[in-house]
Amino acid sequence: MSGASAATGQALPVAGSRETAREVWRLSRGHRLRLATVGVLGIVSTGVNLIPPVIIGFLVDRVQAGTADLGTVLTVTAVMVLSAVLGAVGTAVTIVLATRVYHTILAALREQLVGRAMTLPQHLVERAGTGDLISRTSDDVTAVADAAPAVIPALTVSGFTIVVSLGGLAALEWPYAAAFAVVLPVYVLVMRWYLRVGPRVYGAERAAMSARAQQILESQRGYATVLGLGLAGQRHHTVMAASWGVAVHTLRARTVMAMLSLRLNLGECLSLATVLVVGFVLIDADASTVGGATAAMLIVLRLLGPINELLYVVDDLQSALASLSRIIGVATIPEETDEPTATADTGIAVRLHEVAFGYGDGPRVFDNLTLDVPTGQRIAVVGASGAGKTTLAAVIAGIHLPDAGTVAQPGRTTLITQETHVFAGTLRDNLTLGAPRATDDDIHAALDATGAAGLLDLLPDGLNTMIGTGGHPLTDAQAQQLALARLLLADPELAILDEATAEAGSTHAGLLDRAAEAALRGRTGLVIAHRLSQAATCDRIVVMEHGRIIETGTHDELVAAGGVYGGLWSAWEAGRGMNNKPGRTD
Ligand SMILES: Nc1ncnc2c1ncn2[C@@H]1O[C@H](COP(=O)(O)OP(=O)(O)OP(=O)(O)O)[C@@H](O)[C@H]1O
Repeated sequence: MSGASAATGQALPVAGSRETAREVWRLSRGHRLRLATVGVLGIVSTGVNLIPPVIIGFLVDRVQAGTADLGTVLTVTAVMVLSAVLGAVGTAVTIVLATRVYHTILAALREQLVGRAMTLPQHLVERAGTGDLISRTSDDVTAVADAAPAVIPALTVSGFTIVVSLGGLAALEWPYAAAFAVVLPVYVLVMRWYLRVGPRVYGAERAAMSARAQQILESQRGYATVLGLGLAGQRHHTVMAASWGVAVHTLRARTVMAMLSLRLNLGECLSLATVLVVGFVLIDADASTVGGATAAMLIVLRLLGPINELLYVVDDLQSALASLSRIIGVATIPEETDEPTATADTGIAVRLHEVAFGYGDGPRVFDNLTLDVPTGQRIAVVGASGAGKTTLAAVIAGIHLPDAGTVAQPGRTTLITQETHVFAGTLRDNLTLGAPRATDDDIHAALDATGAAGLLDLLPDGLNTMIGTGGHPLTDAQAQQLALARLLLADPELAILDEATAEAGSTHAGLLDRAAEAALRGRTGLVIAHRLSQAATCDRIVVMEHGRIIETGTHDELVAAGGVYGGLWSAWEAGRGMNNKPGRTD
């Protein structure tokens, strides 16, 4: 059994930078040799790219000394061409290898995210809003994937170019490296400013996107209600406000980008001016040659591009990192333990103790609710619309966490509501969702038990027929039968049916009642009963009114007591012209 206690935070978690780095490092296992190759190749190819500036410096000195001839020029040209070709090939291979590792790790992360998203405790998703989860599995994954073309060359080629060029410059013409080092703090300041401002701006942009996704989703889901209540204008306004929020935050992000560009131009200007002045002083003092100054200037010029590129992609990098930490935040949510909190030896399967629950900041649906469901018993919950029956079912199923009190229920619990989702896939896939090891014999037995075996004759490919979106259409009653057969295969300890057979219409009511009966047999059951005939077959009936349990007992006891249930039953019998209590079939 799993326990649930009072709710705490709201949004789905976001991983911190350490946790993100740790997870990426863990996922890189198996690719580390490739990563090492990327490192070695990157250093070698950027090292080769240092040859042209150095050899041009050499040529300048030879020309100035009057010792350059055609052979010198041809040799210099040949070396330049060769180094350019080698550098280009090395760079290309580095980028390809790094891209492959990047996408392989991202694919593993995406798989982990989707796997975790499918098994997240529902109360977490409900509290954060489905839009947040959808935005992470779509927008954020796309943002990390889309960053690859900019981030990979910057992190590999530009990063290596900066390190190798600065090292080369220090080794060949150290005074110029020292002069350039004087300007480096400007770049460090720019980077620090950007790292301080960037994550905040990009994080806000992503959060605004999540909020917009949530609003759009809610408008789509509640389409019928929106139309029915004439709320189209209001929903339009809400979605527009959320979209405007995205526009404002995107504009802020782009403004920060423009400010970055301005600061980088300033850094570039300072670098070139400093090296030029130092070159002039050194040559004037015979401490350097014109060739040396030329080589140094060319190396510094080659450095500026990668430095700018790296700082420019700090933008993409920040954005990708913001998304990555949101993905890892969900992918690494620890599994909840299914530790029993109401022990089997007490004979109690479900125990609610002084439970209080209200939606958001709204009024409490119930307060101080206490209920025990003995193991193996079938309890019906009845009451007027709005009494709190569905909310009670959701709290017991763990979809909503109580605001106060404790809920204990078996870890293996299945809730079936009127809204049955048929997944796009084969009939077999749909049936074995909760029981992946079920054999075809098990499936046939479950279909037989729920009276759905005839469905196989109607489907062109039997269990292999594609159903769900784009597949063979199913009626509501058939979808409900499948849900009950799925429950039977999953074989949970506790089955909660929330008016699971209510929508079928009178022609299918009996059929679905029998299917529900089969699905509940041999396990603890909680039935939110729409038809009193279904409640009457249960071991005990709980009558709810305004979030309180006002009566509880067997059907006969409650009818004999002549209370609320007795009145409801008389009205039901009169309406149906029935005089016999329906019997259980087990
Ligand atoms: N998602 C929600 N957000 C806010 N309030 C809600 C939500 N769902 C239900 N409520 C409110 O909680 C109270 C109990 O509703 P609930 O659906 O649990 O009652 P019910 O007995 O199952 O009613 P019905 O038989 O009509 O389904 C009602 O006042 C309802 O308006």
